Amino acid sequence: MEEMLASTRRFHELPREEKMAFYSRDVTRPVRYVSNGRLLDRAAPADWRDTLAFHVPDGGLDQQSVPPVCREVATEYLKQTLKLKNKLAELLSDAAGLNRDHLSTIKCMESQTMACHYYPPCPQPHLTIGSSKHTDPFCLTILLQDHNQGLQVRNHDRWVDMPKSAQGALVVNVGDFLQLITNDKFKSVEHRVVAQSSTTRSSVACFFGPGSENKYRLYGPAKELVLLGGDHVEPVYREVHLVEFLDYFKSNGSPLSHFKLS
Ligand SMILES: O=C(O)CCC(=O)C(=O)O
Ligand SMILES: [Fe+2]
Repeated sequence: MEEMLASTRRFHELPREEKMAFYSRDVTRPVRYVSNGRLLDRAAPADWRDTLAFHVPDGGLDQQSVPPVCREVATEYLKQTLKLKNKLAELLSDAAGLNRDHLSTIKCMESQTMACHYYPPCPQPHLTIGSSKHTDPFCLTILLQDHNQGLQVRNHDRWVDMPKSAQGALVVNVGDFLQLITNDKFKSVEHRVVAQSSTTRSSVACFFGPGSENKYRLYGPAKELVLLGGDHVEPVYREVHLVEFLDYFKSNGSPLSHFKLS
């Protein structure tokens, strides 16, 4: 984990020309470097951060497309987080009152995207934000942070600082799509990263959602949760596929209220 953070830093601290070989705003590219990635998506403040993003295709990443400074570590880290995700899928299925294999059977966490973020010191942190407020749209996020603070979560109408991560600790976030599948049993949480004047912060977020072969598959609240034991619980959301869900997210932020059944 320390090595993953160190190689994230190593990439972002390369000379500009070397990083620019990976620069692209084309979200279909498996490996791309971008500055202020959400700038064109919606009317939000510019994010004071750079990101190296990996979208692992079905057949796995082509090693040659990964920057040499982080090739070995990133490949291993992707493998380990995939294993952890499989374990978490079992635990979360169980905790939601579903069969242990439910979330893996419905294939809602098969795709893996990794964002290696770098937040440089900001001369006027009160005028901007490291990462603007959002909920993660997929099912699950596994987040690794260095020892610099900045991440905040929304608790009612207050922003609360996440305590510094203990060494070796990961933060696991429920995303909007999992909230929909669990019919609000699990809640996605709004979060943001504040800009800092003197520290450089690195973090690595791995996101899991339905894979490309299931991007048009309809997902809705798990039937087992809305008809549990004969006690009828109303489904909160209508069925939706990932493409429609993400389209809404890109222009408007969290899609949950939009897909609510009235
Ligand atoms: O940098 C962080 O700690 C959070 C990043 C984040 O929220 C995201 O990539 O969705
Ligand atoms: Fe996030």
